[in-house]
Amino acid sequence: MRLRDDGGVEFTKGHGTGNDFVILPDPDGALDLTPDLVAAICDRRRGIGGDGVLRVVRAAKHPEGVALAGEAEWFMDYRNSDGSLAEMCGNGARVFVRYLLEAGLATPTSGALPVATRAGIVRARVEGDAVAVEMRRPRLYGASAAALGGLTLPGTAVDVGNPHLVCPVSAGLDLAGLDLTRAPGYDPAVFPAGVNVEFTAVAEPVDGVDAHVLMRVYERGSAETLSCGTGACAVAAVALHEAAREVGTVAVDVPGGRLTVTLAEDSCWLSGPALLIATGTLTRP
Ligand SMILES: N[C@@H](CCC[C@H](N)C(=O)O)C(=O)O
Repeated sequence: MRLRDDGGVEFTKGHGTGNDFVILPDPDGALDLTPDLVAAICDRRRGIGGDGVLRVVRAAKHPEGVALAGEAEWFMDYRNSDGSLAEMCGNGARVFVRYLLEAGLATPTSGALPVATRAGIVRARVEGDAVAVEMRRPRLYGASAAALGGLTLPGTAVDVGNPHLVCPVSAGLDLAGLDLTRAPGYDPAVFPAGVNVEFTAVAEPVDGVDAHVLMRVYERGSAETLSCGTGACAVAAVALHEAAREVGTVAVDVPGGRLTVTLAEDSCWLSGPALLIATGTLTRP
């Protein structure tokens, strides 16, 4: 961890389609990143503000990364804004890779750059402002439902390394009008560790993709966000499944922009803009 003499902590702020993160370089895993500290950093009034924290640690120096140190130099230690841990963050991984490259901690290669996460290794490619990451293929594992403002919305449970519930909003309901200021209810028997809930609507066809979906999300540990990469992958998998397809490309429009998801037989590529916007020193965490 880089500390100033007065104990300040260097940070970088970045986002992927409006899903924003505070990036903390901590190569040797020296920072005691407690849930309270994460929540204070992510506080949008008293802290820097963010949907989550990305701690940049050498895989060899993190207890959850050390087993992957032979495959990737860096471990993405992702935390939600309430301080909780999550297994995976798709937009976070894209922003993490942008940071590694801009900080000179990794060099652009013609191949894909591996990053260790709690959900295993992801591989990234950079294409201008966009960063694409290859993650595990989402696994649809059953029906469930979300409760929202007196409504029950049926959905599909999807494992993308972290848990998701994808709920299409039926005709007559307005996606933009859903009140996501409060957490949707869910079945804890299906999601014992909580769940990220995506609400979706079919959008006008666009060229070059097999489906086009609108999505809003209420994230476990971070409330409503402008985008969720793993959520977009879950939504794409459900959209293709409903079209009786196993593979294909889906454009997922979130409040923060557009993500593109390509499902192949044994992989899932998530692509979209990933940008760094500021650096600074946190002096009073
Ligand atoms: N925004 C992320 C997902 C972050 C983790 C999620 N809130 C969870 O607790 O599983 C993404 O882009 O995937």
